[in-house]
Amino acid sequence: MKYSIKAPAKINLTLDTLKKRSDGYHEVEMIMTTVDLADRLDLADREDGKIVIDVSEGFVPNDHRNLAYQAADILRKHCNITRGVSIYITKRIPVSAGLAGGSSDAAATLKGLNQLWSLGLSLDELAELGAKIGSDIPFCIYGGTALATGRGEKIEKIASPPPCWVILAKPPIGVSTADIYNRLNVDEILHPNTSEMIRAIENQDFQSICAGLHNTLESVTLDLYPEVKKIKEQMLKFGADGVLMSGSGPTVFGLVQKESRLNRVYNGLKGFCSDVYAVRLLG
Ligand SMILES: C[C@@](CO)(OP(=O)(O)O)[C@H](O)COP(=O)(O)OP(=O)(O)OC[C@H]1O[C@@H](n2ccc(N)nc2=O)[C@H](O)[C@@H]1O
Ligand SMILES: Nc1ncnc2c1ncn2[C@@H]1O[C@H](COP(=O)(O)OP(=O)(O)O)[C@@H](O)[C@H]1O
Repeated sequence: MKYSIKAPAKINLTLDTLKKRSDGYHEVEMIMTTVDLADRLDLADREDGKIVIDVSEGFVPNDHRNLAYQAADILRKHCNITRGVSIYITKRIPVSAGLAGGSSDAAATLKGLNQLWSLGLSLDELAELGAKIGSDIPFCIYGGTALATGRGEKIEKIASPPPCWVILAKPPIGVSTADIYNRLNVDEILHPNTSEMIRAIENQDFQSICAGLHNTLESVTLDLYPEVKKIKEQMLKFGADGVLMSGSGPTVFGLVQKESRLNRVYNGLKGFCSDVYAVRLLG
């Protein structure tokens, strides 16, 4: 038996850090939404009981370090499954980019195997399992647009933003999420207004959504990597309506409402950044 499933990327419209917790994680409040840049996972049953991962990008680990492996492993243990699975991952989402590519692969593995093996688990149960592997996985289980709290694993669905284009630009550097959180001084940050952003989304008020974009990790990554700041400046110069770094970075996204402006922003960025994508919000 085989099953194929897409694993979409996310962006953070807001990312607030409230405090550092005693368990080493940070208490956060984030508004996240999915975009139509996706990896593809092809799952196939194996009789030999092994979990075998193969990835289109050779530098992504294909052993127990792969989040899709960990997802298959935890699901098998939870449901006492002895069958194995082959998982082929076609990567399209840039890696270590702040777009939750690995987390989305793990979420797609949990959802896909739930179907392939007819396990009948609810999304809430899959999200609870996913949270044991990584903070972003529960959001990736539900997709859409949501407010994420706790360390990011508590998910509350909210309205979808109005349709718009999203330009993603990633400089050729990878960022470690743990490193960026470690460098953050929580006493010195400017906070986004999360409830105002939720209101702007509910009112489908595109201008206020753009004005409210804010990420407390952005200044940390921008200080370390000035090229990220340059991409932000260029995106605004070429006419994006609102611009922000996603997650811990280094990918910068620009929201563009008018299709007529899309090409200008896309081509402008392509001039000095090789990894540029023009996608739609899925939220
Ligand atoms: C920053 C965000 C924003 O969406 O995304 P990315 O930049 O990774 O895409 C997330 O909070 C990332 O979530 P995720 O990538 O699942 O992180 P985890 O594996 O749970 O944690 C990796 C490390 O980041 C730090 N961490 C993570 C989440 C959190 N709320 N506080 C933290 O301090 C911890 O040091 C942890 O050991
Ligand atoms: N399926 C996967 N796809 C991409 N990266 C993965 C995967 N599984 C594990 N990783 C590892 O997870 C780390 C973060 O990857 P990724 O999820 O792309 O970044 P981010 O959390 O910034 O969105 C990388 O070091 C990568 O080697």
